[in-house]
Amino acid sequence: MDPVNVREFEALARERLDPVHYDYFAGAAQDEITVRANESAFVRLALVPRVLRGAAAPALDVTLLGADASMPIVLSPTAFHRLAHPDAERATARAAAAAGTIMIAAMLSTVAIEDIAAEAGKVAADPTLWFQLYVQPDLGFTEAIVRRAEAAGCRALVVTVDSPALGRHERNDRNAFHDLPAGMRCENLRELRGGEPGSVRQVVLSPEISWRHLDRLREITPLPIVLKGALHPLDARLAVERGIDALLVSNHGGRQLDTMPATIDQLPFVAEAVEGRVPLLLDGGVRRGTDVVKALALGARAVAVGRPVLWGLAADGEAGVTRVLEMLRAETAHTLTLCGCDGPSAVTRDLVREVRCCH
Ligand SMILES: Cc1cc2nc3c(=O)[nH]c(=O)nc-3n(C[C@H](O)[C@H](O)[C@H](O)COP(=O)(O)O)c2cc1C
Ligand SMILES: CC(C)CC(=O)C(=O)O
Repeated sequence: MDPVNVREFEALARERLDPVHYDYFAGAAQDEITVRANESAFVRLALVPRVLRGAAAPALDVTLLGADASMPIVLSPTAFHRLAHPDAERATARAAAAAGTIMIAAMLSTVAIEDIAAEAGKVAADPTLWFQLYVQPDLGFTEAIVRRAEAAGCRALVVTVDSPALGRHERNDRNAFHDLPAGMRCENLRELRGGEPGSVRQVVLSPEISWRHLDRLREITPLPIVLKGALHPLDARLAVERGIDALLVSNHGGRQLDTMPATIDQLPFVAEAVEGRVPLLLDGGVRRGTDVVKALALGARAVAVGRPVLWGLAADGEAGVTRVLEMLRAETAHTLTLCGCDGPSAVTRDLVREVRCCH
């Protein structure tokens, strides 16, 4: 049966995936409270539409850090796409570029960033790729990978800052899944010193990474910097003061510190702290066009999706990712129409209200 929504894509992906790899993609930290909260928090928010506005059919395009995206939905960085499909990040890149939206390529991809960029370039004249970075204490490597991302044409660095240690995933412990299968590599890590080239075990998630490293990145690259995973309003404010260009409000899909708040619940606090000085993106639990519109109402310029892309990829490679992105696009346009909005910028705070119990 053909999936008609993102959740049905997950069910199909689950049938197709090795159960150990399904657990890696679906799983989250410890009791998995945050990953569930990300989705259920959207349910607690109701949309209160405006009527009789005579709005035009919605145009979905947005500008993010100078790049045009055809919709306010971009691709969160996720590692190891080859576990989902042999075409791996090549398929994801083609689907994102064809959809006219931004792919945030993960540093821990199983296809090298140069090859991801080349693939995107085959289907769109001017595709936008951003590069996600885990700052490594090996500063020589960190600088070298930034140069590779620049040379490949990436237009922003997305620096993940919610990972001073690896989240504890009990599903992976139970399945003894701690490394990529033979024959799969993190293709961006071949130059990282200190272990088998390309092995994910070489990555250091270090509590010693600090604002000083961000200042250093700012010195070595002209690329805009997006901070991914700062949820505390004081950190959001510090980020703006340090010249960060945008924030991706994220709890890593519940995979790092369990019991962090749902991102949609935290978004208003971050928005209040930054006072519109930098654009905000949000990821975590976005599964419907209604979720997209709620995030826009609460202060996001755009959302990003992680697992939905992996479900599409696992279900049907490039075509699956395309279907997932087009479903979310169509649902978002439909929701905007039903709310009386002619585009993302027409969505206002008053369209969302918290309800006491679930619908
Ligand atoms: C399988 C998987 C791998 C991920 N890998 C990365 C990564 O390498 N770097 C990163 O910053 N975030 C990573 N994330 C987090 C995503 O970027 C994103 O924050 C999260 O998936 C959003 O939630 P959603 O899956 O509910 O859409 C990963 C998430 C998943 C599910
Ligand atoms: C290997 C991990 C560090 C990749 C990641 O960020 C994740 O699985 O959430």
